[in-house]
Amino acid sequence: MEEVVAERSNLDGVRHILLVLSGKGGVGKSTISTELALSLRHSGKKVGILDVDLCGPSIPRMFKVQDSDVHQCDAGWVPVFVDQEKSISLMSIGFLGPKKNGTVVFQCWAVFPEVGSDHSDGTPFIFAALIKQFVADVAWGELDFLIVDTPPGTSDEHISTVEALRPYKPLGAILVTTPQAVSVGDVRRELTFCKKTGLRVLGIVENMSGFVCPHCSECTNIFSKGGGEELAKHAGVPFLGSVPLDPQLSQSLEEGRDFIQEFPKSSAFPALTRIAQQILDGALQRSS
Ligand SMILES: Nc1ncnc2c1ncn2[C@@H]1O[C@H](COP(=O)(O)OP(=O)(O)OP(=O)(O)O)[C@@H](O)[C@H]1O
Repeated sequence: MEEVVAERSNLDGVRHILLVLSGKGGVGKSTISTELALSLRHSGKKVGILDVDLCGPSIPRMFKVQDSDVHQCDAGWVPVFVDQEKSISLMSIGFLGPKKNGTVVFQCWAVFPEVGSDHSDGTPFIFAALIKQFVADVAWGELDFLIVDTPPGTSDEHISTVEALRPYKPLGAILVTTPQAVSVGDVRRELTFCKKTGLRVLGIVENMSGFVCPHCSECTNIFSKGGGEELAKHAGVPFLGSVPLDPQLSQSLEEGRDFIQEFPKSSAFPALTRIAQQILDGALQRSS
């Protein structure tokens, strides 16, 4: 009798996949992805980040590996490791194109010729094909978590990403917002998107939520406060926490430093580590 061999995939060794989404740009998706990866590493986990922001990939810079090049092995693209222990690995469109003055001048069909150049005007087809290939072609090896940092909005890239990941049963999505109403309104659309695509909402994070004065510890709510928590309550999804505006956090990201290791007394530290703990607990529950 002919033996049936299961199709092997580069994601077979990945235990949990989660997506980080936001309705608006600049609310801190890549920040949350980065700090979540660092917190999970400090809990002894092996983590990968897949940066599918085709237009503005910022993950390489946040780990200060923006000048790294990726190469291919038999199984596909080898991700960039940020440490010798290989506990965090990254793949970003930012690594793939030719670099000019630090920015990526990127033509996707040059990197993935299989996708074809007929749709060079950026039609949905090319994004769908590119993302599918990007998800399938990275040799991640064994990972506890793969964090997928997405572009802002609920565009074709998002649908393509969710569709490409669906066979691997992602754990769910973290939705990031700032406290202002407009950003919270965008998250409402993200909630609808998750419902429509069958993606579980792991919870909402309210980022840039107040500023704690480093001198007197008083909290000023620069962009108001509590919108994310209220929305979570209203939608019946978990609220993962409020991360304050923290100059040490933005500086760490700017310099590619490990905020979780270096700034445990900083105002954003407790919220960021609590978010990671809730994700860990949720993943454990799902595994048991
Ligand atoms: N809590 C915070 N405290 C201080 N600075 C922050 C905080 N969150 C994010 N930032 C800063 O805000 C900027 C935007 O954050 P980030 O790049 O993570 O947003 P994004 O949602 O991923 O953006 P894009 O949609 O462009 O990908 C970054 O410079 C980051 O350092």
